[in-house]
Amino acid sequence: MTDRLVIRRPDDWHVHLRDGQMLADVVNFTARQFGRAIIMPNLTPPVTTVQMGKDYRDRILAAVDKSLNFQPLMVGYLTDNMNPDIVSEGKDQGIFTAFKLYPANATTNSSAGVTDIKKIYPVLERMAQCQIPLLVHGEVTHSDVDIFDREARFIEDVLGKVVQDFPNLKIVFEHITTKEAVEFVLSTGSNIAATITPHHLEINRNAIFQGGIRPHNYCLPIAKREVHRLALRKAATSGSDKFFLGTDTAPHAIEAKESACGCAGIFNAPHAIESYAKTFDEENSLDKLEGFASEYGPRFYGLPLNEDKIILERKETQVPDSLSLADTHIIPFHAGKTLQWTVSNA
Ligand SMILES: NC(=O)N[C@@H](CC(=O)O)C(=O)O
Ligand SMILES: [Zn+2]
Ligand SMILES: [Zn+2]
Repeated sequence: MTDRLVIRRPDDWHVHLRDGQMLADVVNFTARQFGRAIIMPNLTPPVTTVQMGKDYRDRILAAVDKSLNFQPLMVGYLTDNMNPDIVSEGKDQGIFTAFKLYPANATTNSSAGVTDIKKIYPVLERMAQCQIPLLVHGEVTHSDVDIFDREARFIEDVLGKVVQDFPNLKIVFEHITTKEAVEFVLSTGSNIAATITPHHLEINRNAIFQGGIRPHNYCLPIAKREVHRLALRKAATSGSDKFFLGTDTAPHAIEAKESACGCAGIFNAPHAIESYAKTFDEENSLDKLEGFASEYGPRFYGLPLNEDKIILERKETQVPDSLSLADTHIIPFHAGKTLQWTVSNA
């Protein structure tokens, strides 16, 4: 049995840091564990210009604990009428690492998102030329499509076509939740990859309704049936470089979650690595954790691997029931539970 693991410092390829006080409250949970993170642009207003990306990066860096060496990688938010020049400028100025497709109204702060994929074809063309990745929240939004089918339908209706029409475009299918998504990613070329969250590896849809409604297990894409969770676990721990770490840590204040219309999002940043270690341990695949957490992501993005290391030990970590922030509380993933792994710096 492995009780101690030293791995390259991981990166988080899907993070919501928010802004203002919330940013200051949450950023160091991510910066403490990860070397770099892909910063999602779904602020109000969204990050749609190079200047906004630069300013947001400055605000993040100002909020990071000075003892930490953390690099935020910025993402532009695609809208129906975005000028393709923003792609080239954002890349040339070293501001944007990727651009994000939110289908309009698919998730938190996506109302300014894309209403029809054809509207951004000129932008996708430019992205393919510039070799800058497209990150995708992959769900259709029509009210006649069941919420549990929205990811699979997105592959059929949108993503399959985009992959065909832009064969050289790098695409990350974010936070995948279905066996259909796993199969799709495996069936495509090396320019298509996916991120997998710790929570989708751990919960199925029962967790949202266990003995009553559980708003802290509600996120988008919504957790699916057990068969899908098992497919995700197999993909993540398989050693395939098409699947890598992206927590989708998505903090919302407790009052925004415990509400008549509660927000989607799970705050998993405080113990993200310990959470992934739990899954890889249960799947007898701890030897595959470093590839998933620290190697496949940077290779896909064409970035160097981190040089420094972290240590994971089989030692209990107590997750608090709730975290006090400046103005509110937040309930973390695994609240009140004990995890069997503890992370520290090498
Ligand atoms: N995952 C979520 O449930 N919520 C995210 C948005 C997203 O990643 O879709 C958020 O910004 O709160
Ligand atoms: Zn999303
Ligand atoms: Zn997200």
